[in-house]
Amino acid sequence: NITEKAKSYNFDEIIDRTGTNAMNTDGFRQYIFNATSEMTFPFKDEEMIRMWIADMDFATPPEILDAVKQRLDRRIMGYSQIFDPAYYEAVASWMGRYYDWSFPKEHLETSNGIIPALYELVEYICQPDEKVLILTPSYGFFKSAADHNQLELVCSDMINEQGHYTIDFEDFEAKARDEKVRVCIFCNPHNPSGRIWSTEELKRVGEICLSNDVWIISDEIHCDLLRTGKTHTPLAKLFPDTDRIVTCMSPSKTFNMAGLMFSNVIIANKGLRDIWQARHYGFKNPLSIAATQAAYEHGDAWLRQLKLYLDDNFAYVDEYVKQHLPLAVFHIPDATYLAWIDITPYAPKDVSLPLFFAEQAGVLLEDGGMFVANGEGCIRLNLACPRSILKEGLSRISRVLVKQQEDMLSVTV
Ligand SMILES: Cc1ncc(COP(=O)(O)O)c(C/N=C2\CONC2=O)c1O
Repeated sequence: NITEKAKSYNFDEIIDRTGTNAMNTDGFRQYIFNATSEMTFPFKDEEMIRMWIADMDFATPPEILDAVKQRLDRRIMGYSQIFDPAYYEAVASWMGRYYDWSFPKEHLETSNGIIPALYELVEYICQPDEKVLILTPSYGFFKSAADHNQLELVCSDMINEQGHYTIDFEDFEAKARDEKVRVCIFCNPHNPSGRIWSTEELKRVGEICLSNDVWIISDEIHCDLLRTGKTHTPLAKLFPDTDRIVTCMSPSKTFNMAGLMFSNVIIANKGLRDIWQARHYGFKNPLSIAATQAAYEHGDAWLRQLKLYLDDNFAYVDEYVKQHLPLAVFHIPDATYLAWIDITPYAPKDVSLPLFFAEQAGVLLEDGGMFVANGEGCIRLNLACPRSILKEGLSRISRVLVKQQEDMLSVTV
């Protein structure tokens, strides 16, 4: 419509993030390579194509930035919590419009991010001798949530059939039957595969866990970032009669505001909610409250255009990989802005792929080794960037992989 067209957003804009304390530009040495700032590469930092950490190189929507500015204009940044009912109303409206899902206001808690929420929830749910179940490959912080609480991690490897990931339900159920397994951290949609779980798969996960007295933390942070035409079903929506599912959602991934450290944690179980309220540090950043509420109240138009831009980025990657890396395995994922590509036929053996691409191609990316297990030979590319950057990144990646393959063939001839 006219309003939306007048508000067309510029996803092609290249925005300088240097000097902003961004992990994306300044944190990669420690996070990817466990190295100090002295670690050097043939490429300058500003020459690196950054496709690693999952935040976007797009400007946070102006509607959100305006809300933060309006809060700043009130000029006092004192201790804050959520008192205004408009916050819950904004969240509830979003969940109703996008997921036809609702939950009582008293179930809604907030956290300074989903990672800290995972650490806390695992601690509050599990006894010291109990275990945490996850599907692998997995977002690394699911493992950290167990490690942080000195709890045993149990991994159920997903089945990978030519890049199509499914849950090995026989294995998953066998592990859920372990009486010491107390919680499953479930990723819905899944990082890094980008799978949206079908209703049938969601029901099986829920039934297996709930029938074996296993709580579920359903991490749904990627749920707004769907390919056009795809839909998301909150796990808890399928199990209205249980209070053993905790849902974690946030606009931080959707609207590129992870730095504002604010997420929603929907805790149906009164006992767990009481522990959370007693133990969780309750004060909130007033700018984060304003931004998050604005995201849910005014983010629709930007999100619609972002999804179309990401659709096009994924289409470009799909075509490029087919043409330049025909032996790689890649499928456009149902959700997320992350491309998970099996490059086994091209990849150098027995080397760190992130180090290989950083040194040889000047590309920062993450590989299967950073996703706990079951990700061998895969790399993950963040596609939430201007297309010009994406094109340069893919060109550099394919150039070094094709050369790598030629070198391997010349040695074997
Ligand atoms: C499944 C999942 N849960 C939680 C988080 C982080 O939540 P926060 O604490 O920011 O609210 C991420 C971010 N994923 C990232 C961040 O960088 N690389 C990734 O794959 C994620 O993918």
